[in-house]
Amino acid sequence: MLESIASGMSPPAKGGPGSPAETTRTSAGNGPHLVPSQRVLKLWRSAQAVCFDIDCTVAKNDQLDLLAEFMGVGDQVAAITSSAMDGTMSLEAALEQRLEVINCTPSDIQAFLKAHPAESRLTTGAKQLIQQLQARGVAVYLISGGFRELCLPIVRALGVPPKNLFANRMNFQVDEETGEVTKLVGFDLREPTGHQGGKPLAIARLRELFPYETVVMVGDGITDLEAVQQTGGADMFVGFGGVVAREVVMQAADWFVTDFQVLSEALPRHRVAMIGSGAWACAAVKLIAENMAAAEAADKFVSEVRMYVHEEEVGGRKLTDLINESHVNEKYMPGCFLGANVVACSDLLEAAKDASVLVFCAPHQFIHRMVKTLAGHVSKDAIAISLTKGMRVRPDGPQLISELIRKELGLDCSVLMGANIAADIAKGELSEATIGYNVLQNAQLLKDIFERPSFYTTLVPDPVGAEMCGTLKNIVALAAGFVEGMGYGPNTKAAIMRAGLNEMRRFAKALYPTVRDETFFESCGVADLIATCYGGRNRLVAKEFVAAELAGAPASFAELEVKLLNGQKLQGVLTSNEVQAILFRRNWEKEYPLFTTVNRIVNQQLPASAVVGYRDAALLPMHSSADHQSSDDLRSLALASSAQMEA
Ligand SMILES: NC(=O)C1=CN([C@@H]2O[C@H](COP(=O)(O)OP(=O)(O)OC[C@H]3O[C@@H](n4cnc5c(N)ncnc54)[C@H](O)[C@@H]3O)[C@@H](O)[C@H]2O)C=CC1
Ligand SMILES: O=C(CO)COP(=O)(O)O
Repeated sequence: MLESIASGMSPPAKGGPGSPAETTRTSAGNGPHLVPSQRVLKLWRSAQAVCFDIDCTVAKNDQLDLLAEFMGVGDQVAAITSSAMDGTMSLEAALEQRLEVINCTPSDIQAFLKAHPAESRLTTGAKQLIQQLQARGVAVYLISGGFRELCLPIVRALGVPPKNLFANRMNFQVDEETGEVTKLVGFDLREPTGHQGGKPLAIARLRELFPYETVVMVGDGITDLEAVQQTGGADMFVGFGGVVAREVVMQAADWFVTDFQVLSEALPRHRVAMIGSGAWACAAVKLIAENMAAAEAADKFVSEVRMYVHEEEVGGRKLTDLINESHVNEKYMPGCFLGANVVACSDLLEAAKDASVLVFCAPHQFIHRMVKTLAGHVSKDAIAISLTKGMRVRPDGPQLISELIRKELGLDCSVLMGANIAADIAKGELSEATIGYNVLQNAQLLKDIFERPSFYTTLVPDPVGAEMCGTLKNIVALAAGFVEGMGYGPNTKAAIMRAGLNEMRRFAKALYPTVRDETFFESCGVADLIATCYGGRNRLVAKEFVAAELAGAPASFAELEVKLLNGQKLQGVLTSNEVQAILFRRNWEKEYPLFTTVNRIVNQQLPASAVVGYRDAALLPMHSSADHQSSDDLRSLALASSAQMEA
């Protein structure tokens, strides 16, 4: 037997959790409201649950009338139905009388269902609208004064789980001698839908189970209208007149439509903006653009993806013009087709205009200025996700980039971190990422935006842990580069990576005790550490740093970044200085010997060879000679690196 959500539940306590406002709201009146007000449109767009009537709403007939016709008693039953829908006869009485006239057996019902397949009974546009709502995470229910026996095939054809159906059940009499079902003897009065006020009661039961803030009822009849007229019911009523337009319903509905397409078109579509245009921003926008351009995304997403590009000249031309002509960013990701639907904008506000999803993917030192520019110009309903690996150090302590975005823009900000070497993703090689989220519904939307056949995403409810992994692994990548530059083999590199992972985990948990150990086993943790220590830019530049030192022509990281990376930015050196400022202030330097040693090498206080002796190197007293900075100098250096971000 199918289990209904309706079964086994008691009526909701008034004003209990999840129940709507105490006051009974009457529906709009003074209709017909063929054009929705702003309030109604907002409710429709923010609905967390939508309940549809079946007969003459998602189905183009009254199912019992159709069965009556099939049984040869159509006219008699239609007259009773009409009285019920116009409110001139009680629902219970109308149901009783109709069943009495129809007087069918289960085998008559089987024959009826065969003669009238569910698909043939659906109203045009109902299935598409329901699919659209479900794709957005809106819960869809069917609440019918009709019978499960007739409605279930319709429910299945619409793609709604049978447990989301509220409807009546027929009672059949069984011959006690033969065990045969003989005749129909009424219906199960325990179902809420068998009574006047049954629809608001069904909705109240749902609200008791799930904390829906906004519930919308869509239907053609008086019993549907009741859904907004009783305490505990729906917040809004959409009258549907595509099959039968009833005067009372038309006048009282908050919004009256005769075509489901009107409701479909009124659902907002998400617009995604990419804030950044470097190597990873290009590879990531390609993934996004492919998803946005897919035919099946059209109901939910705007195809165009605007990308903020920090303007510069390339070969005497503006980079934005070049990208908009060829859809390739030849400077930061040569040869990679971003997508015909990607539009490069040099104006940050233009790029973010009307966006409901903001993807931040710029080097971390530039994010502060970007969010300051965006503040007050993004919708409060938008959500953000950060792909940026890095952190800030404020006078009052550390601040993650996602925290910065959340604080300045007031948006929920998830993170996407993982073993994601941009150039390999641009080539379509398989890669994985972790989406660290605060709000599951937002993360599910983000998964739809990023997930591709060659790009797997996993949702993890530890955004801070994921972001700390992505940030801190860049320090370990520098150490891996030093090891490679010194000519050591895999054992040494593995030893350094293990020590690095250990310090990453301890440091992340010391700063943010909610960080989970298991996050370090996701793509954002150990996998990213491996990828970056073998194939990343931090590793590469650190290796060249050692080569220059060994060749007797030392070069700073800043010089090597310019020489080797063609405008791309390293995050590891800034991050090392930022983390060191925290270690210094908290007197933790000796507890994180690898981080501390890397920082001393980066700042040319120790030779790169010290990386393999990191346990002792971190214990060495700091010199204050011209060559080696004092602890105070080191602290100023870290703070200066943070100050760069303010510039
Ligand atoms: N490249 C990669 O493989 C990966 C990078 N990441 C992270 O993604 C973030 C962004 O990195 P990429 O996209 O690779 O960038 P990138 O390092 O390739 O490029 C630098 C970007 O910064 C822009 N830029 C330069 N000066 C600027 C300014 N004053 N204001 C604003 N933008 C400016 C440049 O136009 C360019 O778009 C970083 O935090 C990085 O750690 C994460 C995973 C992989
Ligand atoms: O984060 C990265 C891969 O996941 C890339 O690291 P690099 O910035 O060192 O190239």
